[in-house]
Amino acid sequence: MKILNSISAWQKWRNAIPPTQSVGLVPTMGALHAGHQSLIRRCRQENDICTISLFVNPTQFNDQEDLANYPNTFEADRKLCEDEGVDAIFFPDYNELYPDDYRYRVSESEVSRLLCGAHRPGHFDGVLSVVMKLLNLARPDRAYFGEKDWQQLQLVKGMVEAFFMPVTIVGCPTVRDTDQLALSSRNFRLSQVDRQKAAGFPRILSTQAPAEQVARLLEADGFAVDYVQDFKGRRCAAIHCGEVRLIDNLPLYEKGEHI
Ligand SMILES: Nc1ncnc2c1ncn2[C@@H]1O[C@H](COP(=O)(O)OP(=O)(O)OP(=O)(O)O)[C@@H](O)[C@H]1O
Ligand SMILES: CC(C)(CO)[C@@H](O)C(=O)[O-]
Ligand code: BAL
Repeated sequence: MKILNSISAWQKWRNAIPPTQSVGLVPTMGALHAGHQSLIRRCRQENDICTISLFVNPTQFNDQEDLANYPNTFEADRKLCEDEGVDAIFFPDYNELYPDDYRYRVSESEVSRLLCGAHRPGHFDGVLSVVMKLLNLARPDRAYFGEKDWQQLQLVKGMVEAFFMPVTIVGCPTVRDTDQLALSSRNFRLSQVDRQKAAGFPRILSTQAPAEQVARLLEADGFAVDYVQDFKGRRCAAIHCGEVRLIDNLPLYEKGEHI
């Protein structure tokens, strides 16, 4: 497995792959868990070459404390990738990936302003900009994203369509813990007490009731609610559990009931 931490090393490696070989990319911010592992496995199955990027992208963090506290587990990440048969890890640094210091950016003017976008100004400009860069550098046939970040998945699909980018975006189901909490790198930051309490989030979110009522139920359980909203066939929500912001979404029936 190659670990490539400069763009020139990455491009040299990428250019040596013959066009007959299909390439998959799993973009991540590291601190890998079984959710990422499921994306890697799908990528491994569907492509000749499986690549992953590990980059904590500062431009998508509206909250500097959140960025400073983002977990960094490079050694464990490297081992997980090796065990899963990843061919190459792309591990760039900010100055190389942003030679323009973010003067140029990708912006979406509707969906990016809703839900998480309403609470994290500029977040999706940062996400779309870095995903555009990573796709341009990795030139994958397929790129893999989790449904846990439903709004992100819709926006990335929209960008690829809008800019005629030659890549298929593959959405992968949310992997959950035994108590149904969606796995997330930020879960590592929950205290033991808050981790137990967090199980109430998916449980209450699956209540068959209007979104406003579900928001009130979450508040009654002690969560600070950013939003609970139905969007593109999903019930989406973001809450704060102690210091940690958590997101989740579930499919809706047409009548607004959960499957
Ligand atoms: N539980 C999960 N199931 C499926 N995919 C996931 C899961 N968690 C994250 N992913 C996907 O992995 C990719 C990389 O996500 P990222 O590195 O931000 O991890 P994360 O766990 O979502 O971290 P965060 O705490 O920042 O939300 C994204 O496409 C994301 O949707
Ligand atoms: C897609 C992504 C890697 C871009 O930084 C990030 O938003 C994530 O990990 O979901
Ligand atoms: N997985 C979403 C990345 C973020 O919260 O910034």
